[in-house]
Amino acid sequence: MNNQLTIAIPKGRILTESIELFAKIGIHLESMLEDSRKLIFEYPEQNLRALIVRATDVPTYVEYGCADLGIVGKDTLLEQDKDLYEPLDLKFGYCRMMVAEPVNLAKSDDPGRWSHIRVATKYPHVAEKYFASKGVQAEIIKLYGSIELGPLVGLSERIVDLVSTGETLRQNGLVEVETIAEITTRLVVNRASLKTKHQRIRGIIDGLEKIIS
Ligand SMILES: Nc1ncnc2c1ncn2[C@@H]1O[C@H](COP(=O)(O)OP(=O)(O)OP(=O)(O)O)[C@@H](O)[C@H]1O
Ligand SMILES: O=P(O)(O)OC[C@H]1O[C@H](OP(=O)(O)OP(=O)(O)O)[C@H](O)[C@@H]1O
Repeated sequence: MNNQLTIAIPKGRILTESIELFAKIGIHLESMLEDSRKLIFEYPEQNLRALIVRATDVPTYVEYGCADLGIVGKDTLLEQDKDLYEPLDLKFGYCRMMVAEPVNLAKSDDPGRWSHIRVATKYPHVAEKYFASKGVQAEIIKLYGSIELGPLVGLSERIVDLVSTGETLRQNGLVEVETIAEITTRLVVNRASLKTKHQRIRGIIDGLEKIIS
């Protein structure tokens, strides 16, 4: 039984695709999609269990070894910079991390001339690093959601946020001005588990790699 695997799966928008992907390599976690308040799903016949966690908490469970494997967005990995093995780009959950600002400001704005700016974001570390690399002094204001509201109420001139369809920006009179990173979902692995459960984890990585390539 000590070869049992624990997988951390994020609730939210990448839940269903994660479960569909695992099903393709014979790991069946479909009962996680049933309406339930359960947080641990046991699959003794598959010698594994799955935890349902907040997307932003996946790296923590994997880093501490509470989960051997996790599924998580690259945005979260960039922000948290945890010591995890990241063997695979799962090629779904595609979006972009962008700097955006109001249409009117963009008309006369030149990102090459930014010196002191104020930015609202859910990704303060990524934003800080990005602006520092451009030599721009940025005051970063951390928000937890509805980031697009920031410039509309004068909290900040600009935001750093994820853009997928662009609909949220459009409906709020904002436009993209710079791309920070292309984002997809990743498989992450606890470094100790990679050694102690090597064969099983390698089998999963290889299986997933074949499916997505
Ligand atoms: N349009 C999008 N907006 C946000 N995330 C997206 C989008 N498209 C794909 N993603 C990916 O989905 C992941 C999970 O997003 P989701 O909205 O479910 O959780 P979250 O609200 O960011 O996390 P938490 O609830 O832990 O704060 C993101 O980290 C990102 O990698
Ligand atoms: O380009 P779009 O397809 O419109 O998607 C982008 C929006 O989706 C995310 O927000 P989410 O729905 O996760 O809500 P949040 O504001 O609570 O983060 C993201 O933060 C943007 O606001």
